[in-house]
Amino acid sequence: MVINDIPVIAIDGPSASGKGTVAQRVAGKLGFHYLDSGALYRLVALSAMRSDADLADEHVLSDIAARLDVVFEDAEIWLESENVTDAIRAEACSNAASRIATYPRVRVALLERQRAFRQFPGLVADGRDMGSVVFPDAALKIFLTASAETRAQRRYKQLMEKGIDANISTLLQDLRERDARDSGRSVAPLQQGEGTSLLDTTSLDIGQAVDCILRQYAEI
Ligand SMILES: Nc1ncnc2c1ncn2[C@@H]1O[C@H](COP(=O)(O)OP(=O)(O)OP(=O)(O)O)[C@@H](O)[C@H]1O
Ligand SMILES: Nc1ccn([C@H]2C[C@H](O)[C@@H](COP(=O)(O)O)O2)c(=O)n1
Repeated sequence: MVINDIPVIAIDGPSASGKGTVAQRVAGKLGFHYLDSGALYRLVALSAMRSDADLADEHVLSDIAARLDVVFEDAEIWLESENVTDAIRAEACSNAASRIATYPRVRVALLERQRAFRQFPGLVADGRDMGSVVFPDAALKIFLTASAETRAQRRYKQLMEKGIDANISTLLQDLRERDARDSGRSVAPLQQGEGTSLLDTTSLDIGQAVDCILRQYAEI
């Protein structure tokens, strides 16, 4: 089979919109592979912070991105043989990842690594530019979103369940800042591109969102 014949479902959307949760479930239902592209930007951020790299130095950061020694194994992520599944979700890492993601050289350095996830029988990929840049020929492109208030509530609940203290208004402010940075950057900004279906989950539960995507995929 030629690589471009392997189907891709691209799910893009803002922070805490539920992309990861929904994409993983859709992949599970279809028996497809799953790519969490945001994790790659987070890994570059973690690696850079750990080596005290200058987060404003695009060349150093793209070098880190190109050399990332990472293994994705089921739901676990390993960086240089260390399990960093939780470490990359820390708020400092989220913010650094969003800043680092504005650099074109970093994005180019991660491009082929993301495309390598396209394997038989198919791939569900989530991020900000899955449908626009990484897999422009995706079979189905979804823009998954929810109101900022709903996303902040969901993130709050998610953190509380993990025993991490949080504050709703701070979370809401952080989400808005990240939204503005991810949507306002000049390279591969988060946007609902042409041929992309909008899925607003503000009043949908996870199961309803998953079913909606599976239905759309079945109708192609
Ligand atoms: N439709 C929904 N209804 C209720 N809760 C949801 C829904 N979708 C996702 N959630 C919950 O919202 C939280 C955030 O979801 P998730 O981590 O998948 O978002 P994300 O878009 O991948 O975030 P990020 O971009 O920050 O990685 C999770 O706790 C998830 O279970
Ligand atoms: N395809 C992608 C995926 C992620 N990013 C950036 C923007 C986010 O703020 C950051 C972390 O992503 P998340 O784990 O929240 O999905 O990485 C991007 O620019 N492009």
